[in-house]
Amino acid sequence: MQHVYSGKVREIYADGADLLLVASDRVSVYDVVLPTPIPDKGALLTTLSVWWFDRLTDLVPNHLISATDVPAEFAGRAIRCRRLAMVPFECIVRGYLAGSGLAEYRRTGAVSGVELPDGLVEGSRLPEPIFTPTTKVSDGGHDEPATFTDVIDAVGVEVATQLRERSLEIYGRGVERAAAKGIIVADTKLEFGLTEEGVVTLADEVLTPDSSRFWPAEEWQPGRPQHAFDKQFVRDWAASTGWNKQPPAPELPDEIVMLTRARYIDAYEKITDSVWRS
Ligand SMILES: N#Cc1c(N)ncnc1-c1cnn(CCN2CCOCC2)c1
Repeated sequence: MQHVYSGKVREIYADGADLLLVASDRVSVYDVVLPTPIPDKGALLTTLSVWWFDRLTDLVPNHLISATDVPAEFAGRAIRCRRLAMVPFECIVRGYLAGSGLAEYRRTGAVSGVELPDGLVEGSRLPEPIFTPTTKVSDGGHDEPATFTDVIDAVGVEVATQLRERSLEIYGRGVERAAAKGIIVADTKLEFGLTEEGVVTLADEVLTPDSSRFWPAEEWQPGRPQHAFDKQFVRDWAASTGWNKQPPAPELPDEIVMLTRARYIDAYEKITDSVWRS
């Protein structure tokens, strides 16, 4: 098994012809990984992602091979997946204005080349969901907005069109399911790859609180930063300590850890209509 990729909260290993996507119990806020793990977070988000993969196959094939055929040390929080030729864009769909999309809108009145109406504020719901891809710049650090034309130039119009259409459809499924449970999916980040046969295939993770902004619907109030369904306890506690949002982050008290774990379980149980195995 060879280590291939490290993210803030996930690792990718090569295992023969396959890959292993391993989710940790780490949590990050303001792009800083906290020193205190959230027990079961990796397993909860992996299980939620697999739940979505299984329910999106009518829209798009995916890279999942197995959620059980993984090394014992990663049991429950890893998937074995098919190695793809990854599309060099993060396929982001936004239904609401937040984060980098809000910043870009304030600068330009558009997001990834998609013009938006005047007068939108933080947390505004958009007239309709928009496809706003980003690309990792060479320094591997931050993401740059990419227009649909940039995607066409990179992968051709047929694949670019499929990326946009599948991304919008997948986001729509997530929005519909979550709304019935009182959760707003404000945006989501999807990744796709191509098989040797050139088939556009859903990769990475899908519609998790790490790849998406989950907001409690009853607390939605445009004009201010929205409460995160999963990380708000961490954010509020961190703010109460006077932490400057720069590394190293402070250790979390047990109470905040357990409240946050309960939020991940709540999101999982609401979306999947099931009870989390403890
Ligand atoms: N999934 C998957 C996958 C696959 N099925 N086949 C080949 N490679 C990958 C792969 C390699 N790295 N990543 C994560 C890269 N992303 C970069 C942007 O940030 C988030 C992570 C995915």
